[in-house]
Amino acid sequence: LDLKQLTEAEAAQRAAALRPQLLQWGKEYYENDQPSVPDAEYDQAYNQLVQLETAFPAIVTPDSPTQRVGGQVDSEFTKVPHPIPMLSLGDVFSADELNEFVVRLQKDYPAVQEFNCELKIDGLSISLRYEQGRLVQGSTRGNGLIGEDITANVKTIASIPQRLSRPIDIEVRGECYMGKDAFLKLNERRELEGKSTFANPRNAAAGSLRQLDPKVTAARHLSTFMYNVADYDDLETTTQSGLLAELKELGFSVDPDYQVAHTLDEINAYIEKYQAQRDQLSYGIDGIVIKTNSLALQTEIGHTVKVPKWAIAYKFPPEEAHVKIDAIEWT
Ligand SMILES: NC(=O)c1cnc(OC2CCCC2)nc1N
Repeated sequence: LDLKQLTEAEAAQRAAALRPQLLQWGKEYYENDQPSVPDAEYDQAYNQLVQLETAFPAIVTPDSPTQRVGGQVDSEFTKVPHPIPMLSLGDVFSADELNEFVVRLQKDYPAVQEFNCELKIDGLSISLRYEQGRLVQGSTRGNGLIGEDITANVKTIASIPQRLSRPIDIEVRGECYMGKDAFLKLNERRELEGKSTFANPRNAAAGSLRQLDPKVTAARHLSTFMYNVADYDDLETTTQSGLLAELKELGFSVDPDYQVAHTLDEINAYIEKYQAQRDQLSYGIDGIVIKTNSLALQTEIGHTVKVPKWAIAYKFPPEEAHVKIDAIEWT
């Protein structure tokens, strides 16, 4: 988008075309968790609109999506602040990019010698707060700083312990997801009821979790895998792999497929193993997460506003593409 070539009238025209599109996509995403376009496409269009309105302030309209502070978040849910932000993950899409990330990290921090490899569960992030070992609050990630209160809903999820094995104060974070079977059965039922079906398990999980009626959530067979804590001081362990073992001891559902790796070869072997097993897993994964195993080093390395600098997500090619390619080969 070359702003310098545009007149104000042309900019206004482009902005006027982008706004309804973004409002429609935003509605799909925020109100019924069924975005019809990937986040990247939404973000690109949104950023284009921001650029146009920044370059030509006179074209801004009050109803423009850029004028909603903090994005259109559900009005029905109570807001929950995350004093310790819920970070997302930086992505890489090739072995070379992954190699660059690991080599760069070890160049900047030679002490990084051990990694924890985890499956990247394709669900949505939640945070669970416990006081003296009892579940007091559940919330969504939201924008990382402010989420939605879904306490009543998380209480209906079987894999989430109402009471921990130790009476501690702790805030645990992880992924809420819908298994492939539960997803297929839900869509079959919705078809029979003449309702719209969910495009994928992640949308189904998000739509089921952000229900105002907990009874609806209860009927959706949601699952969880927990993988992080807001404050490491709550635990004895000094490593990410140890953290997962401790979360399991506390009573949480933890994905057992994690593995410590010491070299890029071991990381790549883990990736190949689970890229091959992906279709056999009972839940959707969209990649692999590689983390610095030492919690002390994670703290030292730190994070940007949005993502940790001590972890990376290696993303698989989208499953749909995978299926289509097979179909083409067979036709
Ligand atoms: N989808 C996943 O399975 C997943 C997501 N996130 C993380 O780690 C967070 C913890 C701090 C920043 C990233 N781990 C995972 N396994």
